[in-house]
Amino acid sequence: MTLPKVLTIAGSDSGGGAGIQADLKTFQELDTYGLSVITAITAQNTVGVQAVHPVSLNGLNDQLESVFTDIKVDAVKTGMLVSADYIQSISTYIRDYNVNKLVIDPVLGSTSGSELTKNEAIDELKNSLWPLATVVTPNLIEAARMLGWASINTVSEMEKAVYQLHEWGAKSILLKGGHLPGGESVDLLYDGHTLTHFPMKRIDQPHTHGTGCTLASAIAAGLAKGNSIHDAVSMAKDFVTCAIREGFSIGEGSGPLNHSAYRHRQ
Ligand SMILES: Nc1ncnc2c1ncn2[C@@H]1O[C@H](COP(=O)(O)OP(=O)(O)OP(=O)(O)O)[C@@H](O)[C@H]1O
Ligand SMILES: Cc1ncc(CO)c(N)n1
Repeated sequence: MTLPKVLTIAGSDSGGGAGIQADLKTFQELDTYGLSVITAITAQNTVGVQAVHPVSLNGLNDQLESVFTDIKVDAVKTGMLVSADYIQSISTYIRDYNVNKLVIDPVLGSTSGSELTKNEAIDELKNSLWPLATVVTPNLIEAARMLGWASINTVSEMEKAVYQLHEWGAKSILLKGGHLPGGESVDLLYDGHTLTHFPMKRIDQPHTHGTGCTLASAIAAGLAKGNSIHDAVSMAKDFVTCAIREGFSIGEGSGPLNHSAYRHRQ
């Protein structure tokens, strides 16, 4: 027996809802084999991020070397990338080992406002990793920050943003509308030819910690299984929607999703 192999390069969330923990749960639920390279350890819970401890650059490189020299991964997903030198290293491995299914979730900060990838790293991300991506999945805040815009608040502003972000060389962009005001959360996928809207009635749910990580990981699992980007995104949207519907409370703040909800759906 064999399973498609999916690698996440991301930060650890001690609360278990986002980062590496969300990614590995998602890979498992989608019948793929999950591997992990950890960029940083975050001391985090449902209330916020209390501390960030990046692993050393040597520690990062050792993990990358161990995985890539032995295991042929089918797809890679990246999350929290810490700083420009970490991004440089990761880009080198992605290029040298011909990874051709790459999902970049350009995590810049947590919902509670902690910096998870340094602002100065945006240029490195844009120049070295972005052009290698099958898809980049910014939320509205990340997209606005990377474009140098004050904010993105409407679907027509989202359309303008997705076209501009596509010019930076990724095969496709999925701009997520989870933070859009109003009753709908629309995601836009642009692959250079077709713009696809994925509209979704907003689920009234306070427990949404880790939605972005979960969506990007589900896309990576779908790609690893040989699906097209459109089919992978469509499946990933169903996966995250089921998981959000069954989000639950584990502490004082915003709780995690239920990653097994998609498997148990009717
Ligand atoms: N309340 C909701 N109802 C339905 N779908 C949602 C809701 N919130 C987020 N989503 C969906 O979840 C996915 C993640 O979107 P979002 O914009 O929240 O990402 P993010 O901000 O990167 O996530 P995170 O909160 O993990 O940082 C998108 O597909 C979005 O449409
Ligand atoms: C480790 C980590 N990665 C990503 C996010 C964004 O949800 C988070 N809160 N924590």
